[in-house]
Amino acid sequence: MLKALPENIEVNDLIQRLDRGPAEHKGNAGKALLVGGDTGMAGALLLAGQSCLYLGAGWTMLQMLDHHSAHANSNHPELMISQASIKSATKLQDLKADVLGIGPGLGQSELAQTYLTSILTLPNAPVVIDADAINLIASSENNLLLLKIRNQRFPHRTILTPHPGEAAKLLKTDVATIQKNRLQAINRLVELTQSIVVLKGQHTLIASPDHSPFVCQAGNPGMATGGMGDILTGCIVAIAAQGIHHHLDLWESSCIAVHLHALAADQLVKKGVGPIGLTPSETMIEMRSIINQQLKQLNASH
Ligand SMILES: NC(=O)C1=CN([C@@H]2O[C@H](COP(=O)(O)OP(=O)(O)OC[C@H]3O[C@@H](n4cnc5c(N)ncnc54)[C@H](O)[C@@H]3O)[C@@H](O)[C@H]2O)[C@@H](O)CC1
Ligand SMILES: Nc1ncnc2c1ncn2[C@@H]1O[C@H](COP(=O)(O)OP(=O)(O)O)[C@@H](O)[C@H]1O
Repeated sequence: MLKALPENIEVNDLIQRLDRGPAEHKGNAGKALLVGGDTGMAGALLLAGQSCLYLGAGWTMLQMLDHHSAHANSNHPELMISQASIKSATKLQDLKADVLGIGPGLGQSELAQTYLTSILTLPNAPVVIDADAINLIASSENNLLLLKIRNQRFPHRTILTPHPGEAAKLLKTDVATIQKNRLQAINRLVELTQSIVVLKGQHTLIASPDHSPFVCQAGNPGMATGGMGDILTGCIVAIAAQGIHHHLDLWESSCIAVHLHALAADQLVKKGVGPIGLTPSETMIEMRSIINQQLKQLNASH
């Protein structure tokens, strides 16, 4: 039977682990690296980066493929943005990122492929794979093999977040088939990739080789706008980065992020911000409010 995403109380138990001790420093909140943002899609990487920042990562570094946009962002000078290059792609290990995310606006260029290969072969660190990085895996048996090898060597440390279009490409089928039986689709995606998988869309599903599928009942059609998935990627990366020192694994971090993302959109709709015109930028700020309110309430009740 399909389980609901851990009820509020269980997600709250997980969120509580993010509570900060008085002497914590940015090292405890983790170093995040996000890669993407090719020409015309720099915004996707910026949204993922901002979400990562608002959800609490200690450092958020972006490697941007579009060289016109690869510079400090005056609205968010906290983001450490550098230009993506073959040289940087092959030296990613030097950055010592705690968690990596690849895909938002990545495109499918040779440089994009070099980054994907580099990230898939990086030891240890949790990795979130989204958007065009999923498309690159769907179109190459070799990438799929690298993903499986990574999962054999470092189990539970890779997550894929396909929307139904990307899921259809991975499973070599069409969107209608995915949507007709989403449960079967996520089970096949887990089997194919041996990864944690978040199958997005109405009633997002999350499953892994060790967890049967959970369904997220929250969320609404106000979320059907470009960039909404990019902020989920940034949120998973941020929570997983904090999770390194706060005892949350990638599965737990993903459950928190999926829940917060959908709940934030629902709360905004209740306030009249959406469904029409709800933006990812507003949603990430609401996600930040929810996480801080929940921590405050949990602390008050102890
Ligand atoms: N601000 C930006 O720069 C943005 C850039 N983006 C980037 O644009 C690239 C292309 O990604 P897109 O996802 O926009 O386009 P795609 O062409 O990859 O996927 C869109 C298609 O997937 C299917 N689909 C998606 N969600 C569905 C759902 N819930 N139910 C049923 N079918 C669904 C539909 O067939 C839809 O037409 C990616 O690299 C992405 O990161 C997007 O993230 C949007 C924002
Ligand atoms: N009708 C809906 N009900 C619930 N959630 C939705 C709905 N439409 C979209 N979403 C959510 O919004 C997000 C959209 O992600 P995605 O399609 O990857 O966007 P993008 O690539 O533009 O950033 C996903 O988390 C998805 O679950």
